[in-house]
Amino acid sequence: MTEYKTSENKGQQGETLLKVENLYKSYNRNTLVLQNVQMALKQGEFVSIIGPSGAGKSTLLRCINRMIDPTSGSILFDGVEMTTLNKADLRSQRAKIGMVFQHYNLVSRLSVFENVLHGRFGYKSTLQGVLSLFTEEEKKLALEILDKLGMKEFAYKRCDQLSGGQKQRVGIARALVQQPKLLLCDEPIASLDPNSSKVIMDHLKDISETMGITVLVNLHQVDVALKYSDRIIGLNKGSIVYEGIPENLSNMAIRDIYGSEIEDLILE
Ligand SMILES: Nc1ncnc2c1ncn2[C@@H]1O[C@H](COP(=O)(O)OP(=O)(O)OP(=O)(O)O)[C@@H](O)[C@H]1O
Repeated sequence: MTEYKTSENKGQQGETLLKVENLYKSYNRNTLVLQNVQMALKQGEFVSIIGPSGAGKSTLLRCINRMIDPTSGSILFDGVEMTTLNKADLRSQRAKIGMVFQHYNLVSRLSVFENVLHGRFGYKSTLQGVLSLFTEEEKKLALEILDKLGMKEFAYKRCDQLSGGQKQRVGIARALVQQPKLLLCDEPIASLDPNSSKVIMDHLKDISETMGITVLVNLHQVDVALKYSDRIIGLNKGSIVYEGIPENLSNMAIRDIYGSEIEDLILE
């Protein structure tokens, strides 16, 4: 495992947490889904990735925690090169990266509380995991996080009795109980109505601002990216074609990002 961290550059607000360089991904030999992606995220930053369907947004997010293996390139996260980690080191490094999914990925028949505690699995031995052995501190942490997200009163409800917005708050709580440094959110509001979407985006913004956790969100909605992001990254056919603050995202830049799909965007 390659270690780059020093005592000086770790744990300080605003330091680089993630650095992606020369990242390429192809699922088959003919097509490159990501091409020469370069990006860096600071601690506590809120960054959105926008782009048309098929641009490679999900692939990029999933390469960062190696749910998908990149074809080549470097992903330096919290001082550690992710691309060359063995299974055990990858597991402990992944514990520091929470993931939030469009379809929540909860176990429907289990309670909210149990689903949230599943976020601790990355810190457990297989046996502890199988037996669902959680400490009192872990249970307290889970309840505190549910409280922060306005979900404490639902702790003992089964997840299949919740609305979409409530399920997504459970998904966020499960990611937060990992005590992550980075949250990867793959279309977290794509299945939600506007009111629930606002609740979720407000929570994600609050998490970056008050907990200092870096948040990287894939979004379809440009207006949402403009409202919440410190920085926006625009992806088109696997390449970054825009990177900058929301104020600088011109109509021309939006055309570069969405290309021939611009009409769909305006109609939305
Ligand atoms: N497992 C896979 N095997 C082969 N091709 C894949 C696989 N996953 C994604 N792709 C292809 O990679 C390209 C990028 O897909 P990806 O899901 O990363 O894009 P996206 O920008 O997230 O799209 P969307 O907004 O529709 O979710 C698409 O052409 C897709 O068909």
